[in-house]
Amino acid sequence: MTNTQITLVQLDNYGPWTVTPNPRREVDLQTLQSRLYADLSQLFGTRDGYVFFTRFDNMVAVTNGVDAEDHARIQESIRNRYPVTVSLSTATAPSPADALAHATARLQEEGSAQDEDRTEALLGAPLEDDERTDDDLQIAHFDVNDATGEYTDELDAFSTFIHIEQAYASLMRHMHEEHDSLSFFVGGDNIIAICPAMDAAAYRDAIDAVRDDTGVDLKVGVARGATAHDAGMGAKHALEVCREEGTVVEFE
Ligand SMILES: Nc1nc2c(ncn2[C@@H]2O[C@H](COP(=O)(O)OP(=O)(O)OP(=O)(O)O)[C@@H](O)[C@H]2O)c(=O)[nH]1
Repeated sequence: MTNTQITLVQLDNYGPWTVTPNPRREVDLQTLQSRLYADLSQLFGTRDGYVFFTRFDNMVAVTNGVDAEDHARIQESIRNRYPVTVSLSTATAPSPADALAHATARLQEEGSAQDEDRTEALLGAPLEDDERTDDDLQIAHFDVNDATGEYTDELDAFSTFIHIEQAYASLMRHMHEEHDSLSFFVGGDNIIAICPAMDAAAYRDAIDAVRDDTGVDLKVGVARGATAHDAGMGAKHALEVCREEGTVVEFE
């Protein structure tokens, strides 16, 4: 079994802020959003967590090993450096999809994303050390087979982007609907999925489903770990084995 700790990061009352007193320049919003993501990635990352940018106004972090005090410090650090604040809601479950659903529901109960009075909510109880194990997380690192030869060096850049995004859309939906997993595009042709305990046959099914749906061929490395960094690094090593052996699914 896995025990995934997810933290939903939500910008407080950001929609109104983007148009107050007048619509703000789009380049400034894009710069703010990408810098905020970079800082959160580093803040959670130094504690071995991962953050995924998803919609930028809402981000999803995998935070096994990041405790309550860490969350409070991260929230404070953002408040001190940005014109916006963040709410953080944490939940834990064997299923990553359930953990995020619980974290979301708790934040929604506290107030709307556009409620002026809901600022810097800090919700949920991160795992205590004695509740954690070395294989609480299962992470899968998917990659498009020979994306460079098939797409990047062959098609115009926008057509390549469409192929990769279609594969991502197909995989994220399949992994969520069939396996309670949360999959995130992380750049290039790479997708990282936070999974419950899934076996090799389930990953083969996912790869077949994406090929049937979009014609894009994937491979995947999978590993377990106590933190996102541990499991994620193991998954990268397993993916290297796929490359060396020409296989499509490898477990560390
Ligand atoms: N975020 C992230 N991106 C990566 C990683 N490895 C590769 N990429 C991205 O993926 C792009 C393609 O690189 P590869 O996946 O190595 O190349 P490929 O042509 O698909 O070749 P094979 O994966 O060996 O089939 C790179 O330009 C990067 O943008 C990784 O570990 N993390």
